[in-house]
Amino acid sequence: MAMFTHSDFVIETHALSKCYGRKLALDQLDLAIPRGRIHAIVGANGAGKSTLFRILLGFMPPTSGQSRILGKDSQQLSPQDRSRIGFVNEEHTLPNWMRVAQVMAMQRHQYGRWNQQAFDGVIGHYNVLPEQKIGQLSRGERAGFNLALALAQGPELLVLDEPTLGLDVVAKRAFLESLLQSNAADDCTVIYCSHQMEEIERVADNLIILERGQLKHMSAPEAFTARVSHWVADLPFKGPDLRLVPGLLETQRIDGLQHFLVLDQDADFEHFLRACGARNAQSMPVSLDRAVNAFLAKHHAAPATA
Ligand SMILES: Nc1ncnc2c1ncn2[C@@H]1O[C@H](COP(=O)(O)OP(=O)(O)OP(=O)(O)O)[C@@H](O)[C@H]1O
Repeated sequence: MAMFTHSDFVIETHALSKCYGRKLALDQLDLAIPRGRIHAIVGANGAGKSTLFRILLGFMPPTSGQSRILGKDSQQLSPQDRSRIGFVNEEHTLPNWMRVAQVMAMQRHQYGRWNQQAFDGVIGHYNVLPEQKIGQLSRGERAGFNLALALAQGPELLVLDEPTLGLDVVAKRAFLESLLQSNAADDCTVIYCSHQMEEIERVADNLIILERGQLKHMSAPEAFTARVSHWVADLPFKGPDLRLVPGLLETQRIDGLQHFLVLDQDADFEHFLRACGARNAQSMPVSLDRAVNAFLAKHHAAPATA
């Protein structure tokens, strides 16, 4: 992997906006994703993830702002630039009437860096026969076939739009395993969007949170989890006015104890709870799933400002 004189960022956007009529899907987005490793993009439904991918890959122009992928303007990608990028989306769009062997032969012919071993390694996890038509494959088999094609391309960058949607547990595991192997072996940067936090926890090195077309957070997943803490308090009385609870994401009363999920609070939060009348208070770790979902839900519920 020498020879690269271009930017160390595989993705760069500057003030990138996209409006669909009155709908603002990307809002002045500034995002820079460094080369290497596995990056997960998360966000509520409609946060702009697929829109971002469509613009990055040059399928659609932005309303304003710029986006670059592998150092090239997204709107001016040459066939050679495209051959350096693998893309797998949930729609798994391939011609239904073609046979597996025919699609594979076509791709092998098209990509100079075709890696048959990578293809065989992934497709071996699925019960796909060369003579089967694409239209006959199950959803999971199609996802596996698409990933096999994308990895065999030997891409520098692999972009995955919810690729494991609808896969069974075994197929999902096989899919993630293939991803990890290719990322480790070929130094391929992977950008992955998903709603499945347990997957992200397993494979992602970097967590990117999008909300209403804006970047809200980017760090290692553990660093995000560390921003959220779960406090349990024994509050015999009514407890604090919720509007006054610092960093509140979520609260619940369970079995007479009040639970708080809070953002960016340190040990002073215990003092706050005690000042509110808590007899006992204890903080506990949270999972990534819990932390991200509470963060997204909090803002999800907020009324739209646009
Ligand atoms: N072709 C379109 N025409 C009009 N509005 C659109 C179009 N495509 C997307 N949108 C709107 O733009 C916003 C962003 O959509 P996008 O598909 O990028 O979100 P997403 O983060 O991928 O969501 P999900 O997690 O549900 O797949 C949504 O509010 C959606 O309704």
